[in-house]
Amino acid sequence: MNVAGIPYRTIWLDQEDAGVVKIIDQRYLPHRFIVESLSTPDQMARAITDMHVRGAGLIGAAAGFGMYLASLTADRSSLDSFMVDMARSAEMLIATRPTAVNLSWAVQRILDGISASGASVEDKIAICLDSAHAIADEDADFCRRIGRHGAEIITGISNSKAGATVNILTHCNAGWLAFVDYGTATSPIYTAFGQGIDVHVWVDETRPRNQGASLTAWELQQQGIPYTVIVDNAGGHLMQHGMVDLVITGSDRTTFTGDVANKIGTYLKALAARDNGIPFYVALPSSTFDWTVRDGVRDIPIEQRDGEEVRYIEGLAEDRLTSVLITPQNSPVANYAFDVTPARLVTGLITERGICPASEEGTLSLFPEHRGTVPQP
Ligand SMILES: CSC[C@@H](O)[C@@H](O)C(=O)COP(=O)(O)O
Repeated sequence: MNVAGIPYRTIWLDQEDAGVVKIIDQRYLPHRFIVESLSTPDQMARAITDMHVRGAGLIGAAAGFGMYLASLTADRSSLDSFMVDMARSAEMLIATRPTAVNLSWAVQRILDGISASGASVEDKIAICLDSAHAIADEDADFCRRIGRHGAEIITGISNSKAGATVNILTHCNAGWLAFVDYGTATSPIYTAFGQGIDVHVWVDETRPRNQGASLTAWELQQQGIPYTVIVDNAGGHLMQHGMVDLVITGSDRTTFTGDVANKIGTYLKALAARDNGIPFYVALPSSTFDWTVRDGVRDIPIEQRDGEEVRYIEGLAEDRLTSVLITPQNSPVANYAFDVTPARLVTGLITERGICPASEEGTLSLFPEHRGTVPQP
């Protein structure tokens, strides 16, 4: 997407130095636009853990490039020692964040690639780079397709309102900053807006890290899309008063049965949407499906992050990025980063292949290659 008229992806290989991966350091947005250079797998792991890069699709792509950086620094004395180092880096990268399945999916894809082929260390390094690029390109392409499919839902609502503004509520940031390009929840909005549909977005601020207030709001502002930031608890009130036509969120892991893990608070929005008869869609690329988990509430691991994210709130004060304590000193806090919305509350899943019901039959009808391998009840 464009930033001040210049096209950017969220991650890319430095054109002058093939040993350097560039990222937009999202900790500084919306106040500063800072590009960071990474040249080791440890730096990439730190960038994922500390959320310089975040969002399910982007941390998958980042893990892919992290594996490429690992291949450059791995022991080259023999194929065996190279693979031992690669397995160690894979483990380190996968451990950075547990809920988004895209991360382990990307790492495993690269490990499988270099296990299956590459006669020399140089061949295997080339496979790592090609795979990292393929994961990133595929992510951007799938998000673009999600936009096309999801825009049909927005167009349908616009038609039913005789062209009046379609009000869409979203939670956290499932925009292009959470992916390589376009995003998932925002991609249909970008497409519909580009087609001339009158849209307005309610942006949940999304405590504790406020990815809605800082990142989604910034993205929408850059693209000129009308939006309003709301506190996390406002959505139910807006829904009761007919001010929300549609909810679209992203996902960090979706079971093949349609349960959706996403940023903490998503479940409450889905409950409010159901109570008010408002469609609740989840947009995700196929890399976000977990084809091994049947019961998301029981079996999806939920990341718990540092309590300082709850105790403090970050922002700009007198042109300086500042962190402010909002609880009593050392207050006990809990920081669950994600929750799971059961399939029964999800109207549909918007994927790169189209829209399906959030159910085992729905996902398997769009992705029939997984029939026969998913666990039985
Ligand atoms: C990538 S879209 C789905 C999610 O990743 C997004 O909504 C979200 O929860 C991001 O979480 P984050 O903790 O910022 O990585």
